[in-house]
Amino acid sequence: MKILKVENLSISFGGLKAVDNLSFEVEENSIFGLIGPNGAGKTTVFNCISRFYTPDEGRIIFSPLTNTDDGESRAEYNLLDYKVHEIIGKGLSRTFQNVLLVKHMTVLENIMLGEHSTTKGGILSQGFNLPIVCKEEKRIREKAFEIMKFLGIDDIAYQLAASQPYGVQKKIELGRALVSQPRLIILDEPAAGMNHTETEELAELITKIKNEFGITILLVEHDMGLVMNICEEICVINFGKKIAEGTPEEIRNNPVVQEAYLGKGEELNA
Ligand SMILES: Nc1ncnc2c1ncn2[C@@H]1O[C@H](COP(=O)(O)OP(=O)(O)OP(=O)(O)O)[C@@H](O)[C@H]1O
Repeated sequence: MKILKVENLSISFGGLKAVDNLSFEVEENSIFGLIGPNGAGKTTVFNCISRFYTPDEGRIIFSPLTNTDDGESRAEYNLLDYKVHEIIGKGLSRTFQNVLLVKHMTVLENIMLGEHSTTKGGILSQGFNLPIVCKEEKRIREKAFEIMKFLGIDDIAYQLAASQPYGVQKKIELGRALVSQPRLIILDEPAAGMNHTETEELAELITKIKNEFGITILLVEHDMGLVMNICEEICVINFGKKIAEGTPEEIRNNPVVQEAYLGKGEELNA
């Protein structure tokens, strides 16, 4: 079952076609990698999926399982029909290339922020602290603690996010993406700025998120060791176009992919 279908996506900035008629499909409960040399268009694709950008052409179909009164059913959303703040409520969350935390808030508060955009209480009920808000707040707090425990950062819940080392701040950002209980998480260069040991720990964590929460992962990453190690399927783009798709082994041995990386003076094999 495909949880995400990107169909004939194109977007230009001025005269530059950053993404050019790109299509790929992501299998549910898998780790899918989108790779390509510098400036290939990867972040632009992510920004279209998470609706920071509106593409000129194409469709993005998201088909998550959703909870209903009768159990679970499968929804189908054309993401282009929704605004950026509506996307989380549909079961899709993301992290960013650069850590974006509210530095003067605690670790707990930062993680809880990830769920506040989907809360049920409106502005008036929040202002008056109505019971629905208190109940909702308690639920989010409990969920945040569960996530922090999973990430091994529950012992620093009440410390300021700003005072944490970089690797921990990355985990807090991951926690914020997890707390809304998404079906799909898109991770934009999660290993950027990490050392080898931190990257290995991250690889384990991402695989654990998939296995324990049943969440599908879509990953953009420069660290080829991480990509080849954890992704089941990889799509390679260059100049906004797909140049290859396959398993890590197929991608590693693909001469077109090797040439694209060498042409930009980058390393494919880690
Ligand atoms: N908002 C924008 N306005 C103008 N040009 C943009 C914008 N966003 C991206 N671009 C251009 O589109 C192209 C693709 O950029 P993008 O950041 O998506 O590449 P990338 O594959 O993520 O690169 P990197 O690996 O270096 O992060 C680049 O040439 C970039 O300069």
